[in-house]
Amino acid sequence: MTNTGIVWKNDGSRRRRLGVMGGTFDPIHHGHLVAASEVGARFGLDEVVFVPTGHPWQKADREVSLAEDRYLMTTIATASNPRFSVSRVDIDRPGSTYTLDTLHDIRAHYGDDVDLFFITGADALSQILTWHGVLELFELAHFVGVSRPGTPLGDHDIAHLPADKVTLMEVPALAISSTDCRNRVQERLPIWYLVPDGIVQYIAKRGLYR
Ligand SMILES: Nc1ncnc2c1ncn2[C@@H]1O[C@H](COP(=O)(O)OP(=O)(O)OP(=O)(O)O)[C@@H](O)[C@H]1O
Ligand SMILES: O=C(O)c1ccc[n+]([C@@H]2O[C@H](COP(=O)([O-])O)[C@@H](O)[C@H]2O)c1
Repeated sequence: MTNTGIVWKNDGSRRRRLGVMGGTFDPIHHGHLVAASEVGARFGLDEVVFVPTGHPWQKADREVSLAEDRYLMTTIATASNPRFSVSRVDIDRPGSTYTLDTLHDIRAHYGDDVDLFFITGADALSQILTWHGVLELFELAHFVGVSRPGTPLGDHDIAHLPADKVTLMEVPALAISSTDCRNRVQERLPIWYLVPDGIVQYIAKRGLYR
């Protein structure tokens, strides 16, 4: 498989291409959705599966909303896109969430007949060497690091990663973070248009981030 190349099967059909967008999604915002959409278009992905984390061990020092709330928000935000879906693999697996397990579980669910593309922001990609079982990760998926305002990412930043397993991609810059959305709710500031409308309403209904 080349970076973006289509892989053809012996019967003339092409292998399915599946994006995997992992995140804490507390809450999901338009930065996540644009990243998934852009990578989907560039790599010709058949589907992007959003995978909310169960227990994000690198965020253990902060309070994270209930997994069911984050799962439901992710479902609401992605519902209108026929190529987006949501997986419970990370929230249903006990213990710390490792992408190694995510990719094994997704592979087990979708079968060997798909190529996996793990989508991450520049900030997350720059930390990937600290991830559990990082060397095996590159055998399981191609990693696509999207640009993110505030975290410049260039070729020299990924020089230590296997070149044929990582692609950097510029996406329209949306200076939105979940942290900022939570802070805005806390301060009674609007989050309209930073997150999908249904997420504004879900946060209000459940009284999140107050
Ligand atoms: N505005 C954005 N543009 C591009 N990528 C993003 C953006 N926001 C988040 N991402 C990427 O989406 C993935 C999931 O992000 P996550 O759920 O941690 O959101 P976050 O906004 O970074 O959250 P927090 O502010 O709580 O740390 C990560 O790989 C992250 O880098
Ligand atoms: O596998 C790991 O050790 C690991 C460490 C940190 C983050 N990740 C994954 O990176 C994705 C984005 O994480 P986060 O914490 O920025 O929401 C999410 O799918 C996490 O499970 C994975």
